[in-house]
Amino acid sequence: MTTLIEASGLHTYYGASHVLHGIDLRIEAGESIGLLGRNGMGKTTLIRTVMGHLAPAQGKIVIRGRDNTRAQPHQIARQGVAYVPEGRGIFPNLDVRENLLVAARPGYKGRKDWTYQRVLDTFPRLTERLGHGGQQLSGGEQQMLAIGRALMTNPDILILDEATEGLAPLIINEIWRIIEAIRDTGVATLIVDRNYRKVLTHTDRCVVLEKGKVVEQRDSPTLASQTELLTRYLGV
Ligand SMILES: Nc1ncnc2c1ncn2[C@@H]1O[C@H](COP(=O)(O)OP(=O)(O)OP(=O)(O)O)[C@@H](O)[C@H]1O
Repeated sequence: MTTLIEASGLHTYYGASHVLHGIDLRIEAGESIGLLGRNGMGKTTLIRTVMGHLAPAQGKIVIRGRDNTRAQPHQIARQGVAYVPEGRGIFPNLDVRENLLVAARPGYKGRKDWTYQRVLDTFPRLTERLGHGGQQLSGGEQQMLAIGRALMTNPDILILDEATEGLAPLIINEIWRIIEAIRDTGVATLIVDRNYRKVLTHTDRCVVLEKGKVVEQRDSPTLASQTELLTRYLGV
């Protein structure tokens, strides 16, 4: 396997508040990873550190063998790491088609797997809304558009933070179907979601954070059967 991202010994602060306490995270090409942990344990902070939105005080971030510890978010993105943050980030004044086309670019080493048509085929609901402005879409459609925009950058990994937050059950199922379809194409995924059962179902491996440290790391099917661990770390 080829290692896509290797973060080691990450320490991240917000001012004086020490949030990540020496985190190691390794993601192989094509692998699907879930990041679990109760609220405030550092999941979003870890993602934002890997993406270059927060600078770690200590530690290293290596992408495909190259040091990216001090890289800016756009430099990380150009290496095939696509991030769909909590709260989306689409252009409200552009329609669906424009939102997708404006995001289009080849991936790492010119990879062009995701055409406009292929993205639309993955999101039938967006196809029905092509001429609608971003602000006219429902929350679920906006989320789909945000994921579609990320795919238009031909990523090697898609990072999804709370992609189903606040959505209706039918739409949530549709988002999980899409995540699974993307996983099947060989794009790696890193997923944070409140529904830990869904995360365990749709990933190969899960990493559990507690107070900014990795406290467990197991194959998802194994972890799914460890109710005592899930109770201890997720309070379920
Ligand atoms: N911008 C910020 N400034 C200061 N502290 C922050 C900031 N963002 C997060 N924190 C704190 O950092 C800690 C980790 O937060 P983080 O958002 O990474 O957790 P999380 O595991 O993603 O949980 P959640 O699901 O609640 O977002 C929490 O104690 C939080 O209060």
